[in-house]
Amino acid sequence: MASNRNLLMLPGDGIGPEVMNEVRKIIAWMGKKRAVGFDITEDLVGGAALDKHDTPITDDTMKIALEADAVLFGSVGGPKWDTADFTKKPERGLLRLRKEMDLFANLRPAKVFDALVDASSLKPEIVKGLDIMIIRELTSGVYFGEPRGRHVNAKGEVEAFDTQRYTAPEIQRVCAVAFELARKRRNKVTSSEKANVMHTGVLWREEATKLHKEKYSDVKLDHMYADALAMQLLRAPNQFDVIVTDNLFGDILSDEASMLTGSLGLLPSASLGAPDATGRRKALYEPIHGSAPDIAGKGLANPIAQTLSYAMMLRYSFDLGKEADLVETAVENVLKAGYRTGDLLVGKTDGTKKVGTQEMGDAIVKELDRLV
Ligand SMILES: NC(=O)c1ccc[n+]([C@@H]2O[C@H](COP(=O)([O-])OP(=O)(O)OC[C@H]3O[C@@H](n4cnc5c(N)ncnc54)[C@H](O)[C@@H]3O)[C@@H](O)[C@H]2O)c1
Ligand SMILES: CC(C)[C@H](C(=O)O)[C@@H](O)C(=O)O
Ligand SMILES: [Mg+2]
Repeated sequence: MASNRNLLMLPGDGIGPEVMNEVRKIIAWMGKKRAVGFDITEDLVGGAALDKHDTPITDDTMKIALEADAVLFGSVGGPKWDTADFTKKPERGLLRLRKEMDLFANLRPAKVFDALVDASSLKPEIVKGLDIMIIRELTSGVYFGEPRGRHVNAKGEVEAFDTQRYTAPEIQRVCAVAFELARKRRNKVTSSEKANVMHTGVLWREEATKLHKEKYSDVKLDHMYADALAMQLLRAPNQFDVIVTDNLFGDILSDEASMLTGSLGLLPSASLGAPDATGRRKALYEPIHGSAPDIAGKGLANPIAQTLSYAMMLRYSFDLGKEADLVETAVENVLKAGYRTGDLLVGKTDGTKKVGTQEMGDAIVKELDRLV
């Protein structure tokens, strides 16, 4: 269907193409039943691009990504490319997209569906009703700081080094996203770093505090060291609303948060740039999980994280909140009805129905049909 919504779809490697196929079914449904169409370009990224083009992302693909209204990304990487030259690793394709699209704000919501309280690694009374938003800085910090590399040092030892680096504006712009979002939620931001041991942590705390005082004093702001936050996430996760943190801590804390919800296979994300003069932001949507080589090709992957990433795209890039709600409700209802991919078959499983990737995708589409 012709539309003015340009979407670049990058399924990637491992389970990426498998879970993306389930989203295609929902896209087709949206076109037919809600007249929501996209002009879709599909391309290679990660190991798939490396195999064909000897690079994890080509300049041509980058150009399409920079011009697209949104990028829907699957996952990259896998053992086949573990020994690839560092600059050509599949993951570099994703990092280049984030950096060149300037997607500095990575929104990683973690919600516990009522139907899944027993699938969590924690006791139901600790996770019930959980709804937190981790905002991860995505284009700076130790992922991109210079110098980095390896050499033989003066003692003749092999030495590797990365640099954690942040500028004040980089910290302020991601904290501003956190404060803005908190105002639409429960009005609380927890900023996390290690100001007790890192210069970047000290600057992070200063800038978050300064911005809060200047523009967001109506929002409650706390500071918590990242190690303590990792502990508090397991002890009493419901104390949090919005968490804002750096690139590396955000990566780790969001994987940890996924287990509060039951599975890494459930968590979506939105990576957003700054709005331009017309209010349009560059954006990429992807699950927080990877290519899951241990289950790839077996039809076992949970397509929910990819599906909810698509829902975030509808909401944040296309202002289609009603359609996003529909997709989220359909997911919630199939879980309520007992559908479970293997990753969710923990805790109490009576009354549940074990399904594969495609059956889960079909169940979501069927539920969408029932809802409208
Ligand atoms: N955004 C990305 O593309 C991304 C994110 C994380 C890891 N990776 C890459 O993926 C590869 C594998 O990394 P890893 O094993 O550390 O992390 P992973 O997220 O791929 O898998 C971790 C565990 O979670 C399970 N899992 C993940 N997604 C699932 C889903 N949708 N349904 C059911 N189970 C799921 C896997 O089976 C595995 O046991 C590496 O090359 C890594 O760099 C890519
Ligand atoms: C694949 C890798 C580059 C990526 C990261 O470390 O950011 C992943 O773990 C993620 O969480 O998106
Ligand atoms: Mg990660």
